[in-house]
Amino acid sequence: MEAKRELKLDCLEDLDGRSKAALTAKNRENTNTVLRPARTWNSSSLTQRGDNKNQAETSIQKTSSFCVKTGSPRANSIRKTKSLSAQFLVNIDELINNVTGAFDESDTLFSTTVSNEMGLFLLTGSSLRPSDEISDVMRLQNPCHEDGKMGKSSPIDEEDLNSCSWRKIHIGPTLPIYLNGSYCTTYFEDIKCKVTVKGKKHPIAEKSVVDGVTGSVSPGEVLALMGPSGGGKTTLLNLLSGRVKLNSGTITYNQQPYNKSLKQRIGFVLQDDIVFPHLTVKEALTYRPLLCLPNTSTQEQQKDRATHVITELGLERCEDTIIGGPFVKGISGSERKRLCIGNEILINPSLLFLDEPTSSLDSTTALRIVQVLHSIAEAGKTVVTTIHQPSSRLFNKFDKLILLGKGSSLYSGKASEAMVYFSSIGCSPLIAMNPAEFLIDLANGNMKDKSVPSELEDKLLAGNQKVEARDGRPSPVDVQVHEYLLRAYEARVTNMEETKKLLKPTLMVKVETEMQGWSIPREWGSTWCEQFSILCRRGLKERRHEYLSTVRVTQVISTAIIVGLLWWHSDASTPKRLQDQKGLLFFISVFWAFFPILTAIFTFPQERAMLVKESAVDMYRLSAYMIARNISDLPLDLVLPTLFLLMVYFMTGLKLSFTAFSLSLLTVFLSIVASQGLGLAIGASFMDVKKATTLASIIVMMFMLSGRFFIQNVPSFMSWVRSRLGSCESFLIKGWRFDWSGIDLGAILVMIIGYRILAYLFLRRMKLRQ
Ligand SMILES: Nc1ncnc2c1ncn2[C@@H]1O[C@H](COP(=O)(O)OP(=O)(O)OP(=O)(O)O)[C@@H](O)[C@H]1O
Repeated sequence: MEAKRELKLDCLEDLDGRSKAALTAKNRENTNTVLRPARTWNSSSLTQRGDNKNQAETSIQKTSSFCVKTGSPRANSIRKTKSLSAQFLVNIDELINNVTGAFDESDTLFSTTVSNEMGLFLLTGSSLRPSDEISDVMRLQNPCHEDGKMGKSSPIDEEDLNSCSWRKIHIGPTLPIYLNGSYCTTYFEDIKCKVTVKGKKHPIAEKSVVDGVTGSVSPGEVLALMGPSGGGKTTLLNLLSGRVKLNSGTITYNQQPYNKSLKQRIGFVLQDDIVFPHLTVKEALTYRPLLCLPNTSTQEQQKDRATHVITELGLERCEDTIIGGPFVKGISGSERKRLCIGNEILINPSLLFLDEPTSSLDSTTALRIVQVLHSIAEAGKTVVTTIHQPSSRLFNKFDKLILLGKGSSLYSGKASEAMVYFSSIGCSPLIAMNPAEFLIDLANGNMKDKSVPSELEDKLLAGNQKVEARDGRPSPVDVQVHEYLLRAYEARVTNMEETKKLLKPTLMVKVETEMQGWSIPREWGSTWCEQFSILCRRGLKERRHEYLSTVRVTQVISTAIIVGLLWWHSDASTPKRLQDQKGLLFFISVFWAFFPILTAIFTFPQERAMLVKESAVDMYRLSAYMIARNISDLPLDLVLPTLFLLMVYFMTGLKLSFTAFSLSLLTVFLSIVASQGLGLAIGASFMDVKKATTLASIIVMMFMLSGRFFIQNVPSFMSWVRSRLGSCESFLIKGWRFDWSGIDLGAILVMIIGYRILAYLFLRRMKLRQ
């Protein structure tokens, strides 16, 4: 049926030089609406002074127009001619929202091809799906691709994706989360984050890392945080995900502030994500759902889910390969990134945050990763990702964009409109350029090969400053450019009141219906016993390689051989020989005290990152982790000492009786477990390997010296320090009676449990939420 809609597009120009375009629609039913070029408007004309004399005088005529056609060609056009020096600003959001209101989305055709190279903006054809937002339809195909071609994004995208093995992600439904950022308007306050830095001149100075950022992202959307290095992307991501506390401003998730029940609905993929290097891909992906998913699903279902995600992410080929790390060769970088994303998908988060998921990947692989993110968003999740410098193909895949420069927002809105916005404030590329590169240049204050708004140019000329790129250091030009972009953005935002009014009710309606069941109290995915059992199994698998590594086994066996040979068939027949045997027993007890302390010290500092990450999403209780960590280590702790003692005991000719051997093994074993507890407590108290090692060496030395081997007559004021461990050796020597008292046993048991309780308390005190 032919359209009966009548759209009016009026252009109003106020005295500020701002234009407002208003569209009104009549007869919204059964309408075919086409927006296509009809009239020409000259938006900019400027003189560019550049180093290149051929470009010294560049006159850019930007021509853009659109008319709205409804059924029979009937259109009004927008016309705007303005010198850039007067900051021509098209309020894109207002325009789009008015258009959104005007169109019946069910059968609207909207044309959007934009050409920018010659300053020509054209809007031509792509069809609107019923559910498409007008903004999606208006997605401006990148005007200046890397290859310099104009128009719709390359079909290579599709080819690439078709050629790759993965399919669309099928993820279960979750509660949709609408994330509202804030800005200093009536709705929102500024998001601000300051850090304290120690400088030479000013001992403690405050540095603003994120300053007044606004934005919103909804389920189904992918929001990209872009900006130069140090621009504040990661900090903003951490703020949005609740991992870092705000200094001021508000962030609401479905109109509610961050709360504990949100933790389990948020997935976070770090830039260098932490994974257990000795687990295989399949093992890593199996433990996560077992720990996190609710008890309502069976273990089989959870395992199936892991298998499913492996298939979806194209990880089948490496599912039995160990992940690897700096010293262990494992899966590739891309596989690792996909594994980390899969790890988060498995718990079916409503909100997924990713810190530079495409860094150090080639453009095709990066595109695949972004396609995966799109699939996740299409499944109703909200995806927020930082991205450093995406290719133009990648850039076109994002729904929303926040461009950060020195922590401030220079653009926030639909990614497809970023180029139009910057063009509207007088900043356009003068040569074919990847839009992401262009935006990063702007955020860095680099105006080379870009048109300079006359207002900015005047300022630069007044300050006798040339527009040229500086390497790294902020120059006066960078500062001026940053200031200009900041003010232009603020001016844009203050003009967005209408847009916000349009957006707010939509969110409110959705939120009201979805919020039922939102504030469910925190629930653990699995019971304490299940957590304990899963963590035990995971710990055993992860650490068996470390405990039974060739280096360790070689170290223990060679020490045993050396000791065995030195004390070969020793006896206690004379006082001198007895002294030798005492020396042997002293060495065994010191060796098996030092060794476990020094290895246990590394445990928590090394696992801290993983512990923080997993605690941040309440994956398990700390008590379950702590007990599992100790219990799963026990069998591994027994292997090497048993081997050592078997060799040394018989080589050195100690008392040949089963009881004596068993008791000596028990003594060594208890001493190892107690020493480990001490190491764990020291490690947990400092969380710093250097400091912990220093303290450990002092404590071990104290125990060693007080062990009655080196000194028998300790001054009375130091007698408290004397360890009773030194008395434990007598049962091992032929002819000596077993003199272990209950106090000795009690003391060692107190140490075993006490040190561990201390370690647990230190861990609890540690800030697991960054
Ligand atoms: N805790 C902190 N203490 C001191 N400075 C900090 C702290 N956190 C962030 N910064 C500083 O804030 C700025 C922004 O850091 P952030 O990591 O957010 O940047 P980024 O955009 O993610 O950078 P990159 O792309 O290089 O990862 C940097 O200059 C950084 O040095």
